[in-house]
Amino acid sequence: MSAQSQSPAQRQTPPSIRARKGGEPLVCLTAYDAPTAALLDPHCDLLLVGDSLGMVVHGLPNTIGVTLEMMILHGRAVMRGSSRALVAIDMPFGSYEKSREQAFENAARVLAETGAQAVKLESGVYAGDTIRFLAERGIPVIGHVGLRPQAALADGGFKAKGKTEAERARVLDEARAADAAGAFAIVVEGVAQDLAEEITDTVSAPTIGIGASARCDGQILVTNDMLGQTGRVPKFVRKFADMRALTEDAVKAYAEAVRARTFPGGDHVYGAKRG
Ligand SMILES: Nc1nc(=O)c2c([nH]1)NC[C@@H]1CN(c3ccc(C(=O)N[C@@H](CCC(=O)O)C(=O)O)cc3)CN21
Ligand SMILES: CC(C)C(=O)C(=O)O
Ligand SMILES: [Mg+2]
Repeated sequence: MSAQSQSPAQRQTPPSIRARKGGEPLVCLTAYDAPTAALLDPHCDLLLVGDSLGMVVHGLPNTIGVTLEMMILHGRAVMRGSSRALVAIDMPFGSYEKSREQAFENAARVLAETGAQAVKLESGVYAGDTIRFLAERGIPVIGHVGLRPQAALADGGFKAKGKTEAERARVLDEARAADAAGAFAIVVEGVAQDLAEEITDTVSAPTIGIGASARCDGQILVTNDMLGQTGRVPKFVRKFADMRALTEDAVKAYAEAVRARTFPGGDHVYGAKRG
């Protein structure tokens, strides 16, 4: 192949992600904007445009008020900023639960309007039907079981799952349903290690854990949490940086410099044309 006809490195695909079951851990993070996506893209297998953007970017108290339009706008930005990772987009609350036809129409719109490779939906056992309907019609789907943030109203908050035997069995059923329906990966959130292990060993799709121990086929975190940009974070977050402190220090230094008239200095001013 000549240099001119070489296309840029291909993105990860649903099959390339699925093939990682039991192999090298899948590295996944959330992204909501183009410049951040560009920084994450070289290091990640999958970028998720999570509906957590409602809380992290838009200041909502939970993910219930997130709309399809918000997901599409941020999804387009993340696609522009990335070139290697698979980009998956969360289906927001209310956009897929009513019927499999509703789910198909909205998921098809998300993929067509963003160019992303896949959608993710929070999948109770009932959603097996929906996932199969989409997967059979060419829409790659990621399931999401265990702690399902869109169920926070019903659950009375963000509660870890699988603490009772009945709940353990239900989460395992959710994972089995998504797997049997053809999900090419399954996010497992907020469950103890032994349950994560059982799910990972039971399903054929790779599991992507968040607050679900290292016994998953990959990991994901909300990027702003692991960068230390958010305030209170869930117990399962490790802060790999302290961006709040860095930002506070920078803003304080800027405010002081403006008040002291040391910024802008000579280097930051345009020269006037004279005579
Ligand atoms: N910034 C951010 N990070 C996230 O991980 C995240 C969001 N937003 N928004 C959507 C959901 C909500 N998530 C959350 C939010 C809070 C907890 C939390 O505080 N959990 C308690 C345990 C609660 C219990 O089991 O009773 C904890 O201490 O971790 C967990 C998941 C995960 N997702
Ligand atoms: C944390 C991940 C799994 C998510 O669903 C989100 O960011 O919305
Ligand atoms: Mg989500």
